[in-house]
Amino acid sequence: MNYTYLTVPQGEKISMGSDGKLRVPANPIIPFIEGDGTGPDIWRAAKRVLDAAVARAYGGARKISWMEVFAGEKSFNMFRESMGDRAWLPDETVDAYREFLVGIKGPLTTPIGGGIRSLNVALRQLLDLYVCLRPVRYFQGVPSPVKKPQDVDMVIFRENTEDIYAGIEWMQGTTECEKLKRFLLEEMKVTNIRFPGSVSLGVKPISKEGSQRLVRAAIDYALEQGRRSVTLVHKGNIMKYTEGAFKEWGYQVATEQFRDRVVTERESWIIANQDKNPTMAPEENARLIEPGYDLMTPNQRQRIVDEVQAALGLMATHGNGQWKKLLLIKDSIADIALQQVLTRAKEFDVIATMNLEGDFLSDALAAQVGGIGIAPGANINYLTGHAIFEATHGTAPKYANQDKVNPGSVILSGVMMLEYLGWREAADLVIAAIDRTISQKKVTYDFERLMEGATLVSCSGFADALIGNM
Ligand SMILES: NC(=O)C1=CN([C@@H]2O[C@H](COP(=O)(O)OP(=O)(O)OC[C@H]3O[C@@H](n4cnc5c(N)ncnc54)[C@H](OP(=O)(O)O)[C@@H]3O)[C@@H](O)[C@H]2O)C=CC1
Ligand SMILES: O=C(O)CCC(=O)C(=O)O
Ligand SMILES: [Mg+2]
Repeated sequence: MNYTYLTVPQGEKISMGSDGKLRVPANPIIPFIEGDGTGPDIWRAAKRVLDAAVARAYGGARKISWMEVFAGEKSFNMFRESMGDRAWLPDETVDAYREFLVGIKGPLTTPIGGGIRSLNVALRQLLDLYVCLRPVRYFQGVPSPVKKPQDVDMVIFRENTEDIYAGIEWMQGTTECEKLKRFLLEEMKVTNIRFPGSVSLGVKPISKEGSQRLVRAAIDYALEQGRRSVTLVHKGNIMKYTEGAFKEWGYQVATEQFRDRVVTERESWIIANQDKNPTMAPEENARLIEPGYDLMTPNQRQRIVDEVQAALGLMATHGNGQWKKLLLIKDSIADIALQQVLTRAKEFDVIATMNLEGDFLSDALAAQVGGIGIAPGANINYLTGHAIFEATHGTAPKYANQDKVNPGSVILSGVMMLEYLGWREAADLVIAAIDRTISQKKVTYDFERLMEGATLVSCSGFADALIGNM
């Protein structure tokens, strides 16, 4: 592809093989966006660390060819005259991520209320990067507000293209909002819009395809990585046909596509009861798994008995304790999940959830292991191979250009990228250097303010320390 505004460096393209595996040359071209606010500081630091790790690991036999692409404030300032509002996210930037398959980015500002819609979300949607993958693990020595941060070892699979996060909404008083409101009130006979005279409206799209490809990716990952469980987090008691459907569709994927390798939590109870007492009648088993069983109508009771009988059909493959070795699929309502990831961290492993809840969970869980300064992430389409790696946090604008903030999140996002490329040796070097540097208590302001006897280093100073420790 010919670019007008971008310069393609020497190097080769990463591609997707017909076997569904990435083909990674020794000098891949990797597009990057510097980012707004603190983006330039953390990106500069991260690039140095990643380059040093690759050089150290492969002695020059492999090298990343970085290609700068533009979005956000820098891009708008550079291209507004020729592109107008398109300068916020030029087409060529999206084209480059599409062509070169794997990229990385710094954070981009999204104004609140009016103004442009999120460029971060736009990139995910335009490239259909349907998984937002955010692993949350503890590094020994990092200050944390909880007693046992080492119990947190979770991986969030957040649906990345749907939900109210997609931004389908209309401002109160606009023609569009009035039109939708009239449709809801007059044609759909909606009666529970509390203040129809002054309401703004938004739409929450949650589809079967979107939910199932996300849950499938989470289960694939959990099986590959030998994880113990996948928890579907939802608010399906209240939003029955969106979040409730997400849960149902998730269980459907698990039980229809991974039958021999998974057990649902309720199946595990039924099978464990039967393992304990092989002559137990289905009604008795139903009574044990459903506390309100005796108060139910006959039809409701029959449904539970049917569920028990279906699970008993798995005894040959799952009975006799075999289920304990399988991947456990369970679900949790979002409000209690937010409490229990804190109070019972060990019970959570892989988490699959929708866009908004995944957003909230990512920042909350990051806090448990020391904060947003070391919270990495990736946006991935596992089918096409397209991926853009980025930190969980935003632009932290009050610290812009102070060489101050923790570059850990974008460095660890880079580590995820190296792992995605199969450059494990370089990834491991960075992780080992982070472990060593934190154990030496050389840390940026966010950790230093909570640590006894720490040495405060700048953003670039932390990168120097990591490189020195490789
Ligand atoms: N993917 C993306 O590009 C994202 C973009 N954003 C956008 O970023 C902008 C700012 O968002 P905001 O809500 O303030 O959230 P931010 O994540 O940018 O910052 C909130 C606070 O988190 C801490 N923090 C953030 N980054 C770091 C870091 N690298 N090292 C140490 N501490 C850090 C700081 O805490 P303290 O004050 O305690 O030092 C900071 O004030 C918004 O426009 C938002 O839309 C937000 C999230 C993701
Ligand atoms: O796009 C934004 O500005 C915010 C995105 C965000 O918070 C996230 O994806 O975690
Ligand atoms: Mg967020």
